[in-house]
Formats: sequence, C-alpha cells, structure tokens
Amino acid sequence: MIRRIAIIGLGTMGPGMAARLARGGLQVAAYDVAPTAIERARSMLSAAETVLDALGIASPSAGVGMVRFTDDIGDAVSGADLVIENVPENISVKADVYRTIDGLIASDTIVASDTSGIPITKLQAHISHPERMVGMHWSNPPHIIPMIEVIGGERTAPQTVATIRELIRSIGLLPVVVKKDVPGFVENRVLYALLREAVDLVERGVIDPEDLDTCVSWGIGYKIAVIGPMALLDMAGLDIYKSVSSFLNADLSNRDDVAPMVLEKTNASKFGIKSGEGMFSYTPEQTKALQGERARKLVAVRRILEGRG
Ligand SMILES: NC(=O)c1ccc[n+]([C@@H]2O[C@H](COP(=O)([O-])OP(=O)(O)OC[C@H]3O[C@@H](n4cnc5c(N)ncnc54)[C@H](O)[C@@H]3O)[C@@H](O)[C@H]2O)c1
Ligand SMILES: Cc1ncc(CO)c(C(=O)O)c1O
Repeated sequence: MIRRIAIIGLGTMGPGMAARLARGGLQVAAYDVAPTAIERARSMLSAAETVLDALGIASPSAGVGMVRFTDDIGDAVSGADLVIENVPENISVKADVYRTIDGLIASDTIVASDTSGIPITKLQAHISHPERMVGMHWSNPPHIIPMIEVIGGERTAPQTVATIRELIRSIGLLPVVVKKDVPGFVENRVLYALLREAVDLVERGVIDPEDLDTCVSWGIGYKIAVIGPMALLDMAGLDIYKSVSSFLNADLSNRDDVAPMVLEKTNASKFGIKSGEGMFSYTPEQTKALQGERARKLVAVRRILEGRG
C-alpha cells in the first residue's frame, strides 16, 4: 500500500502534483536540486490548494496528507513507497536521478516517471529494479486535470501497473492504462497530431493564431470535452468520416521535423508564458490574470462535466 511519496523536481508540474496527492491523504516529500525552485514551489503549492478548495476536493477523513519540502534527496526518498521523478524531459538528466536514488530506496519502492513521452523501456534501463518502474503521466495543470496515463515498459511487472492504477483511482482521479509503450503514449500522440496541423496552418498563413484558437476551442475542444473522438465518429457517421478522410488525410501536415516557426521562436528564447513571449506576448500582470482566469474556468467546466454544476 502506498502512503509515502517523494516527488523529485518541482518545476511546472511538481507542486500541483504534491498538492493533489496530499489531498488524497498521502504524505508527500518534495525535493528539487535548485533552492529557487523549492521557494517558488511553496507559493505554487498554496495557489494549487486554493484551486483544490474551489473544486471541493477535501482530504479524506482517514488521514490528512501533508507536503514537506526538503533540499536533501536522501531525506526525500527515505521510507518512500513511491518516488515520482519529475525532472526535465531529457534521458540523461532522468538517468542521473535514477542512479542517485538507486542505493537510497528499498528494492520494493516503485519509481514512476512523469515523462511526456520517453518510452518507459528506455528509462528502466537505468535502474536496478526495472520491474518496479512505471510511467505515470499527469496532464498540466496536474491539480486540476483528473486523467493520468499509466504505462508499463517491457520490464515493468503487471503488479506495478496495477498498484499505480489503484492509487490513482483511490484518490478520486482517472487512471488510463496505456497497453503499449509507444513514444508519447496516447494523450500526447493525439495532442501533437493536433498541434502539428495547427502550427502548419498558422505558418502557411491559412489563419491567424487568435482565430485558430477560437476555431479549435469552440469548434472542437468544447465538444470533445463531452463527446470523445471515438464517440464523435459515431455521432458524425463513419460514412462521413470515410468520405472526408479519403481526400483530407493526404493533405494534412505530415512533417517529421520541428516546424521552422517554432525553431525561429525558440532560437530567440521565445518560449511562451515562461519568457513573456511565444505565440502571443504576456506582461507579468497579464500572466497572473490569465492563470487565475484559466483556473477558474477549468474548475467551473470540471464541476459541470462531473454533474456538480
Ligand atoms: N510542463 C508540462 O505541461 C508537462 C506535463 C506533463 C508532463 N510533463 C513532464 O514532466 C517532467 C517535468 O516537466 P516540468 O514541465 O515540470 O519541467 P520544469 O523544467 O518546469 O521543472 C523541472 C524541475 O526539475 C528540477 N531538476 C532538474 N534536475 C534535477 C535533479 N537532478 N534533481 C532534482 N530536480 C531537478 C529543476 O530545477 C526544475 O525545477 C518532464 O518529463 C515533462 O516532459 C510536463
Ligand atoms: C504541449 C504539451 N506537451 C506536453 C504536455 C504533457 O506531457 C502538455 C500538457 O498540457 O500536459 C502540453 O500542453
């Protein structure tokens, strides 16, 4: 049974994950190699807790979870039943973390990676108990989005996948088990197919970025939150899908490299909200307002979708 969790890496994802797990009654130790990240994570944790209050997610009566921060990785993983690795999407950075914790954790401690899409089979080559390694892919913002993908690699024991799926379910979240360890798993394969086409349409001047977002959010996103793609095929009719896909599929972007527009921006350090400019521009005040507004809307939509409107 999982009671104590260590989170390694407190950037964009770690603090929200810590807040949500603690609301599930779990004891969370939160560690980052950068002291500034730990400081930032404290305020992100308290912002996430405010959102969880708005979502009406209370701690179980069985036990109140807590988050404690530490700047010592040995202290973080000591006694942990589960370690969630949440460091940058780079195999060698992740492998360094696995090597560091290998001698510090028990042989039955589960090590999960929040990788966005590196196959788990590649990651588990760097750990001495690969049967205990699993993918646990959260979606951003992790304290609000309830779905988490669970992925076993070639050497993951079925029981490890089952334990993580049950943990996610037991705290009121939605586990989805991905049956094959394909790059990007399922969520990001679907998302990146959409993003490739969206970037291509803007790059070719078919549509302006603002209008692309209106088209996708109101034409597709709003609908797909209620009717998933498989159900949508049945709603539209497979005969229609057959006719349209017979000519449209061949015209969709199939580029297998990074789009020039994205390279141009990243080469100029335009990364989006984190640098103040990306597809759009953001002042610090606008960013703060946007984040508050997005959290409020996501909370409201989720309550409606759960029938708690
Ligand atoms: N950002 C997203 O939307 C998102 C969503 C789902 C999954 N992910 C995945 O989650 C992981 C983390 O992503 P993120 O966006 O939170 O990254 P991030 O860059 O915002 O944060 C990573 C953190 O890891 C810390 N770190 C780096 N090396 C470390 C080490 N050796 N030990 C401890 N801490 C270390 C950094 O100081 C930083 O605070 C990645 O694998 C990413 O692909 C990201
Ligand atoms: C662009 C993008 N890439 C990866 C992820 C998660 O792995 C997300 C997300 O929102 O969760 C994303 O938006």
